[in-house]
Amino acid sequence: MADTFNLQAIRERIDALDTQILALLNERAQCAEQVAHAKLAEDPNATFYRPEREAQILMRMQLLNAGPLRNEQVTHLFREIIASCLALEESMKIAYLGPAGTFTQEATYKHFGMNVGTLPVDSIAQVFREVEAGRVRYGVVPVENSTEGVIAHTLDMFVQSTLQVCGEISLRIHQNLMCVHQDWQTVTKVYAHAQSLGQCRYWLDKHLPHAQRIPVSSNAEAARLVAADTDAVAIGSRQAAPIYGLQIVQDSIEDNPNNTTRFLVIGNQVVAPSGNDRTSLLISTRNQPGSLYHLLKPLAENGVDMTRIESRPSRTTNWEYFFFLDVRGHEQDAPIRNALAMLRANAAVVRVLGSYPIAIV
Ligand SMILES: O=C(O)C(=O)C[C@]1(C(=O)O)C=C[C@@H](O)C=C1
Repeated sequence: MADTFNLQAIRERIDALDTQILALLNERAQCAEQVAHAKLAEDPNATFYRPEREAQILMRMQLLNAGPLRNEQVTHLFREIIASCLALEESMKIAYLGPAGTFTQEATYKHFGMNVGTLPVDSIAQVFREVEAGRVRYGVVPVENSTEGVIAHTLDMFVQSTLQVCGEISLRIHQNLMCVHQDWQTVTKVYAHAQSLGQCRYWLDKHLPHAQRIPVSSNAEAARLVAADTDAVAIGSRQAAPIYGLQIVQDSIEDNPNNTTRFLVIGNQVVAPSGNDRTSLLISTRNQPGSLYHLLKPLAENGVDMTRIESRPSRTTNWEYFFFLDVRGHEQDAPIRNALAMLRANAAVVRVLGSYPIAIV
């Protein structure tokens, strides 16, 4: 018992464990190098990043985890380990909706690890273009927020693009109020992206009712403007404050404590089933009575669980719509295969945007 709380003895135990962990990590890294050789032997154009395998590893670790580390911490640690192993197979570069300090950057690092190479670009369209042109293999774009709803621009991009959805990232969004000084109650302007202003609507009504709310292209842009304006505050991610020399004067000001944004990983890759997947579909119906019914009937008849439906105007013909659907399961699962065959008989366009592992938090 005396030994249990002996600092020196515990540290010696930690040193011994670290020695083992280090040896095991390097053994794992050697396995990853072997995996790379095995993949190349099978196919010289093999893809090294395998979202389905990563999801399976993370799910298995969560099931095995007996604590005291929380599942979220275990997942974070293993994501970093996998990312470091993947870096031995291939050096990756990910385009994301920048600039530095956006929530999309945070989502990118959460999913691909803190050391991944990144290319911040200034629009969702540009993320698509960078991946399409092959300048990066993958891109990360926001697609929906639990408070503010869909990011229509991302959905619209899929109408012209042939890129696939390879993965999703779910990020808890904490909004912070930041400025150059502490007197935030007296400012007359609040800069932020429209989504963030919307997510903090009631907080702003209560605490800064007279300040003008000014939507800008990103929260990072808001922080950049506020760095040169003592009469303004910005809303944004914790990471943005030090980048732009601001102080966080209020944290977690989002109205909904479960405020979460979902991001998509886009690329050219068709992802194999992980066992816990989602499939995103783009469907355009013929403009006729009952078209929405014909769209939903095949899903219901095959027991396919639809988790989301969004409609967007087609932009070519008035009152014609594209529907974006998310369903549970993988394109290769029989119920989805059957539903797709029925849909294709009726709809003008049916495209599978991708099947990918459901985000692991
Ligand atoms: O299993 C693989 O295919 C690997 O490349 C190994 C590994 C890992 O470190 O576990 C690395 C990257 C992949 O995205 C998935 C898993």
